[in-house]
Amino acid sequence: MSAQREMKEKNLWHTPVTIIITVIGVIAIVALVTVAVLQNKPLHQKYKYGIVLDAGSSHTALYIYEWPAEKDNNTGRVEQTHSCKVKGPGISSYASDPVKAGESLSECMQEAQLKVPKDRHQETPLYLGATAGMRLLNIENSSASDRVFQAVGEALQKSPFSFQGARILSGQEEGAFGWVTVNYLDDRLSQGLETTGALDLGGASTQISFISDSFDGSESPANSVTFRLYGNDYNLYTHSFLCYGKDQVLRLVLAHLTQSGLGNVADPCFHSGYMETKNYSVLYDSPCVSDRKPSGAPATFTHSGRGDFLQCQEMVKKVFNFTNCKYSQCSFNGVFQPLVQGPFGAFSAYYFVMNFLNLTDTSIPLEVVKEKLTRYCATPWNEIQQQHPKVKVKYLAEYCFSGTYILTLLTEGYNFTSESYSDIKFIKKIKGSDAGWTLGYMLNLTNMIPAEAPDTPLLPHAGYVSFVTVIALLLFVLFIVSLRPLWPSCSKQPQIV
Ligand SMILES: Nc1ccn([C@@H]2O[C@H](COP(=O)(O)OP(=O)(O)OP(=O)(O)O)[C@@H](O)[C@H]2O)c(=O)n1
Ligand SMILES: [Ca+2]
Repeated sequence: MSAQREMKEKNLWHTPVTIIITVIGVIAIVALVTVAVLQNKPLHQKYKYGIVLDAGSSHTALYIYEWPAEKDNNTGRVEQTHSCKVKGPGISSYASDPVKAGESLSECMQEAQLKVPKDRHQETPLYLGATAGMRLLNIENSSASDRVFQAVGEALQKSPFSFQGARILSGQEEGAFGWVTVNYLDDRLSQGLETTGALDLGGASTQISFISDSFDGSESPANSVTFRLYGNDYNLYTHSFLCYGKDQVLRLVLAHLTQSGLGNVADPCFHSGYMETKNYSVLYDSPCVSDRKPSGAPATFTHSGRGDFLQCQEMVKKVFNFTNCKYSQCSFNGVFQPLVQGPFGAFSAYYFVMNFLNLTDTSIPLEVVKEKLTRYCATPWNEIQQQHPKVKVKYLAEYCFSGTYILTLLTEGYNFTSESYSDIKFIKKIKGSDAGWTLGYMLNLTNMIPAEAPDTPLLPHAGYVSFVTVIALLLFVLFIVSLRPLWPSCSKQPQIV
């Protein structure tokens, strides 16, 4: 009898209905988890590209940016994947032969064609932005600057990329986009963190941009740029000083020096033993200094070095005008500037120069930095050349001047103190992308930074899959438990002996 019952119980557990329900249950759970995994898996990554040409006063550089295709207009990272330095000078130097300006870009454009996958060429936007060199040419000779743009535009139109135009950036744009780049690369914008100020030193202009608690734009609207990025409002202070890039300031200093000693210039910003014959007309061939050309000057002058940091600093100070500030506070030349605030990233020539001089460590007290520079400037020119046989002589000759200018600009010009100097970081790249205005410019033109914070999924993909799996397993266990009445041990009747 009991054997018969056991048989029946076993049969109950093994009834076709129970087996079918169990199998369907298992299949359903496996299907649910599989769909959860596959449906929400990030799609196979496809990339989009953007190209920006930075037509600076001293040279042109091409940058290629890349970002995951399904993440544009999102917080998806845009990264620089390639850069190419155009051989030769900046496009403004081709004023007398504009076609050459276009031709000079061809090598880097060829390189870009190899770096961007062919099937993406047509949809890849290509921008050219020109800065202070073209601003100066435009002031000096606007039709010559138009001809340069015409030639450059024609050359770029021939590329397989989607050419979006070549134009001069305003100083305000140059400053603001440099700030956007630095803060975007540091994830400060998407996370609403405290921002970093941006210091950019070029050959012909220099920019300073930062957020100040005491600046709302009302005192000097011309220095104010407002943004709404990822749901946060920013009121940025920015200023670009045309003619205060390091090449133009060198002209300004030399112009001062040549006022007194015609024919012979003993320059404290160059090493002793340095001696070059230079052309007056070349020195004064810039709107930054052209009004200062001494009358009756000979064709050439001898530029010789004296290697004296303190005297060099005295000369450099002369290029700043500290009188006539009509605001509550100014940097120089009557330009409003609130007190510098927060961390700063200093890039372009700030980095080239301070890196060469081994002075990028801003935890070194400012006084010690000045002592080191004093010793460097006092080193004779032949020793400097022996120590750096591979460095371009033009760059090498100017590092004493450039270092002195940088320290003077920061402390006397922008009012960085011995304490706030350590808030500056001399940087070239952030996470593999060059610091500069180009990335910010492209992000803006491609609407890649949303004004509002994008909706983010409640759970990341891995969290979502784990959640579905756990719930599915729980349901499965519940289902098995619900079949308990059919379990052999539970369905056993009490034995009547
Ligand atoms: N290894 C290097 C490379 C460049 N430079 C100097 O750095 C300056 C150029 O800086 P850059 O930021 O490239 O200027 P541009 O963009 O060309 O100029 P601007 O922004 O004013 O248009 C030039 O004076 C150049 O001599 C340097 O001292 N050492
Ligand atoms: Ca520049």
